[in-house]
Amino acid sequence: MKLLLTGAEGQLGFHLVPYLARLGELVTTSRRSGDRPADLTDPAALSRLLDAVRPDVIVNPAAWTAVDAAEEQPEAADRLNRWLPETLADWCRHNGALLVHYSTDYVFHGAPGRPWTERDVTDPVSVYGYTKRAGERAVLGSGARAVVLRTAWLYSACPGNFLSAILARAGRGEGLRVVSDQIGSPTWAGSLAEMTADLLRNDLARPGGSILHAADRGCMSWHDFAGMAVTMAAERGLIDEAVPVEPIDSSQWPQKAARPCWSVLDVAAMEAACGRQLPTTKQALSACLDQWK
Ligand SMILES: NC(=O)C1=CN([C@@H]2O[C@H](COP(=O)(O)OP(=O)(O)OC[C@H]3O[C@@H](n4cnc5c(N)ncnc54)[C@H](OP(=O)(O)O)[C@@H]3O)[C@@H](O)[C@H]2O)C=CC1
Ligand SMILES: Cc1cn([C@H]2C[C@H](O)[C@@H](COP(=O)(O)OP(=O)(O)O[C@H]3O[C@@H](C)C(=O)[C@@H](O)[C@H]3O)O2)c(=O)[nH]c1=O
Repeated sequence: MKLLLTGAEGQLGFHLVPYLARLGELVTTSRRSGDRPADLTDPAALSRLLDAVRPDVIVNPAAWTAVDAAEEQPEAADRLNRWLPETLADWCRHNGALLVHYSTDYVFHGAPGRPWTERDVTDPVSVYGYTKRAGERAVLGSGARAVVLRTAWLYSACPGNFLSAILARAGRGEGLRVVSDQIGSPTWAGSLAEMTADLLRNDLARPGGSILHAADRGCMSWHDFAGMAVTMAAERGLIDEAVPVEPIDSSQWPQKAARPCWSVLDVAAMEAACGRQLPTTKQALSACLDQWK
């Protein structure tokens, strides 16, 4: 089996590499690195890449993930988050290949009083959320053999995510102020990579496409998550001491894009598909911190 991994230098891509390499012949691509560097928003470059590699499986974590910047560059976000998966799905349909694509909890908003299931109606409140929903719809409507994994609040030991940002500040001894009115499902990129490999091993992608919520088992605010991370990092000696973490409202942390107030994902279908219980936030965070340098 030949697998093509996009976004191989991103936080999820980085964690996917060892899992996918065990499943077959892996070809990686990123903008400026990987086995075959390419700008995936360039139709000619994308077409050359696909025709040269001719993968059996495309795993596509490449995306526009800058939530605030998407408000000012909606066309660029749309190109990566809608046009790219639409084009990959089209290629997969014509060539009998399988597409694994990733989406986000930011397609939801509101508070239904329970975790969101795959059947719930989406209602994004940001350009990023709209473009990711458009990508989901394009993949699921393409007729390709495809699976969309909706994940949430990804973190890892790679730089550039919420966890790395708050631990860097805590490491300098700075107290933290973190929003407590947005509730979601923090997910370690390593957990999601393992779920992806489980699905591929079990050959679970159906013709016509399916969607699964793929997150660690958790339901907490960014403030709760920051508190847990600071405590566990201090216990391991990764930072000198557990700095105070002050809860604040979203209005006290102004940002260009709105964030959902409740985006907890129900992972029962994913647990059934993987045939195992998924890790809790605490277990996954512990595994992530074990890899912290
Ligand atoms: N981060 C999060 O909290 C969450 C992410 N998701 C989804 O999960 C998936 C993976 O996210 P994550 O790993 O965090 O994302 P990252 O931002 O870490 O990685 C995105 C990747 O996309 C690549 N990329 C961006 N533009 C281009 C381009 N023009 N051509 C080629 N490659 C490009 C980047 O390559 P380069 O390194 O070369 O710039 C990078 O490797 C995405 O679909 C995201 O929407 C869902 C929920 C939460
Ligand atoms: C770093 C930091 C953030 N915050 C707030 C800002 C925001 O409302 C919330 C989350 O922080 P960020 O803006 O860093 O995270 P954000 O970019 O909103 O993260 C999102 O990224 C995209 C790609 C997704 O798909 C989502 O699932 C989600 O993970 O926490 C604080 O209150 N204090 C802090 O010190």
